[in-house]
Amino acid sequence: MPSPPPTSPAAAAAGYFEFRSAEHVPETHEWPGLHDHPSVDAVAVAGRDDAVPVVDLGGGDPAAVARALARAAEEWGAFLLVGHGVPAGVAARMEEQIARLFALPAADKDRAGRRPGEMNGYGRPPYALRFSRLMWSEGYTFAAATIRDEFRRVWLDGGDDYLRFCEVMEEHHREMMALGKRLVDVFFRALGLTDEQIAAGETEREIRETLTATMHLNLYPKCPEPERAIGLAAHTDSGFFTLIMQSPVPGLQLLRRDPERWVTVPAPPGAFAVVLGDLFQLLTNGRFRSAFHRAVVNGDRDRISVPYFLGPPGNMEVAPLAAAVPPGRKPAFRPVTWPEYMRVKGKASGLDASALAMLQVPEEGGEGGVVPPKN
Ligand SMILES: C=C1C[C@]23C[C@@]1(O)CC[C@H]2[C@@]12CCC[C@@](C)(C(=O)O1)[C@H]2[C@@H]3C(=O)O
Ligand SMILES: O=C(O)CCC(=O)C(=O)O
Ligand SMILES: [Fe+2]
Repeated sequence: MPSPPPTSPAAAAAGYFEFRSAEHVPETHEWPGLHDHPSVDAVAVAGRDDAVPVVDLGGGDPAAVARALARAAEEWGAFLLVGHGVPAGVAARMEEQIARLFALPAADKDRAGRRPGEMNGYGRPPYALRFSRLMWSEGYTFAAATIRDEFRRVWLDGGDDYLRFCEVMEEHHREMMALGKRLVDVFFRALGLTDEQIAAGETEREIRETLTATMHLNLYPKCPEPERAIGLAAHTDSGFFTLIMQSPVPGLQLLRRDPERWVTVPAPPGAFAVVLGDLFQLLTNGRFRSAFHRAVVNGDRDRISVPYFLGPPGNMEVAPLAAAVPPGRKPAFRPVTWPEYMRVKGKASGLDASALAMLQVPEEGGEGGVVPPKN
């Protein structure tokens, strides 16, 4: 079946076409193997707990919150975050502005098309280049620190539409950065650090205070044949952790094992999904794990998601925290910067090997064994 024609040169380079007029999923966007593992709802049934953990930051006993977080981070590498105090209006304003951005004429989005080797811009996320098939989504990536410069590429006149868009993105950035910093301390507590150790620890302070943020806007248009297409193919995020704002339309799925199945994360209004990344697994010496996840599409409704990727600055060497390494043992991973990790991950995907496993330091007289099997 022929694909509908791309709407512009950058759209063609990005692999996009006019989703709105598609009556079928064309071959270019059809993914084999999507149903190799069943998709299940997030519920606990006899003998199997598929209920995605919920962490409530609001007002409970801090030790109990830290315990809930530790369990979620160890067993799932992901959870739903509630009681975070971010006003509901932020998500509503984000949805409105993102829908407006993606509804702009292709020529406006074209100007911001991501060029090869660049991180920022409109287009396919970096890992998409590994696949021969295209995903059922439009995306826009930008460093949260450069919102005003970035979006002058789209709105050349810098007028009211541009200003309103930037204000809303900046509001989200402020809220997410403050929440991310709070959450970092709860993660430290979940690792067993006391409040005094968290306050006095130089590495802990550096991690919290130098956090960098990248935002990625995803639009998953409703799809005429949702079971044949994928919104975002399965992957792990590479940074520390990702705060995901999502429309009240489920789509995010987490891979669970024994038996392998995709658990659909609920999307209650106001909750953020949190997904741990590879560098957090390394930082916690393998105790907290990154989550293999994907986004499926919906037959009736568009879905928007905004992952807010938190990680170290590019020049920071990330190494296992002393608090996470058992007494008398050596760290399980060698130190690595985020850009270096991305290069290792790029090579590892070519070799069909796990990037984290390539950074593992073999235990004296043992084999390590903190990296789960490659997905
Ligand atoms: C900070 C980043 C995380 C990310 C790579 C990026 O530089 C910007 C886009 C992010 C994203 C979004 C879609 C999935 C993903 C794997 C990708 O290719 O681009 C993630 C990257 C990541 O977490 O490694
Ligand atoms: O859409 C989602 O819920 C997940 C998005 C995601 O995983 C990503 O952009 O890295
Ligand atoms: Fe992701």
